[in-house]
Amino acid sequence: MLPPRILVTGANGLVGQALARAAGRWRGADVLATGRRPALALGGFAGGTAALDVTDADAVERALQDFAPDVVLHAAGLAQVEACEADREACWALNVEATTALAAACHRHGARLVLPSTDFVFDGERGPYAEDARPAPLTHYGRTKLAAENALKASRLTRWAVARTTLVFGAPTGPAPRLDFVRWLVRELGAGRPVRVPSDQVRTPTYDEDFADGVLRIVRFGKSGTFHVAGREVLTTYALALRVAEAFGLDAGLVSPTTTTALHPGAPRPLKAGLLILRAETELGYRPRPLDAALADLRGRLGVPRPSARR
Ligand SMILES: NC(=O)C1=CN([C@@H]2O[C@H](COP(=O)(O)OP(=O)(O)OC[C@H]3O[C@@H](n4cnc5c(N)ncnc54)[C@H](OP(=O)(O)O)[C@@H]3O)[C@@H](O)[C@H]2O)C=CC1
Ligand SMILES: Cc1cn([C@H]2C[C@H](O)[C@@H](COP(=O)(O)OP(=O)(O)O[C@H]3O[C@@H](C)C(=O)[C@@H](O)[C@H]3O)O2)c(=O)[nH]c1=O
Repeated sequence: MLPPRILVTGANGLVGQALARAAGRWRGADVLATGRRPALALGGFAGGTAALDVTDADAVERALQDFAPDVVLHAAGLAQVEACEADREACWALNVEATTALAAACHRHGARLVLPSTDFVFDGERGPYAEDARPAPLTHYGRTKLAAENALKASRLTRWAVARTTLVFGAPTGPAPRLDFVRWLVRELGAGRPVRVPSDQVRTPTYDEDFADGVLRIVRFGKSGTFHVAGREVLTTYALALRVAEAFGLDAGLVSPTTTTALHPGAPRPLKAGLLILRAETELGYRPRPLDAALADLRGRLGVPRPSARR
């Protein structure tokens, strides 16, 4: 396809930054990265930036009118599970209502819409999951993401995609809203602090750059529907913590196993979750890098020397 005009929402966040950077590398593409906080700190991004509150329907309409995107990558959302439980209305307004309105606006303006979603739409009884598994979210966060997916399906848009992912880690720049698991762990272990990590949560951790590559493949191939775009390795968060400690030369002895219930008394997590990526591999040629390669790449982005180089 011809290089498109791509508008990214939520481009200050972990996922939105990765999408904006990857879109910006598409030769000839015109990219507008928007965020609620106007000060976009997108290191190495050459496209345009603007403030856009996605809950402001007039502002969304103006943005689509003025920029006339071919594609909207909608990464604005509330992704903190406990915060969604604490303020259910705000979470619904952002994750569901704003997405529903954006889908209608994309239909009016002829834009394709891609929505990142999550394995938290599943109950974690029998993951990792394929795209056709039956959703049964355990949390308000999961319910809002499922409702947003359904809003796309029920909209008049014909060109839409849901890209489900899980446990994304990466190296966003600027004041990112929250630390992802890997960066949190690197910070804690780096400071010599002991951590407790659930050994009963199964995931397919996803490198931010790989997720962005998968999403842009959906766009390039003009695909619609639901795709699982995640890492390929299935492991517990505890096992992941040990791999992170090794990759960063940190003290794995500081990591001790705990249960999800002990760590998250207020909001359950799906236990046997994670996502199967066969559809993305076969239809998109998606090839996420092996976990250790992703962690090594992340180490480079964070400017942390190789463990062997420090001995
Ligand atoms: N991180 C993960 O592991 C996964 C994430 N996802 C999905 O990806 C999406 C992004 O998540 P992630 O990047 O991790 O979350 P972050 O919290 O890192 O980023 C979310 C972004 O949304 C922005 N935002 C919040 N409210 C508005 C608004 N009214 N208008 C415009 N922007 C707004 C925030 O802006 P500001 O910074 O300016 O406050 C923030 O930068 C979510 O929909 C989430 O469900 C799915 C699966 C896994
Ligand atoms: C803060 C903290 C986190 N953790 C672990 C638990 C958890 O598995 C992992 C990440 O914790 P979080 O609360 O950030 O993430 P969590 O909400 O569990 O993870 C999810 O994020 C949302 C957005 C999704 O959609 C999911 O796919 C998934 O990636 O870190 C600890 O083990 N100890 C801690 O003290």
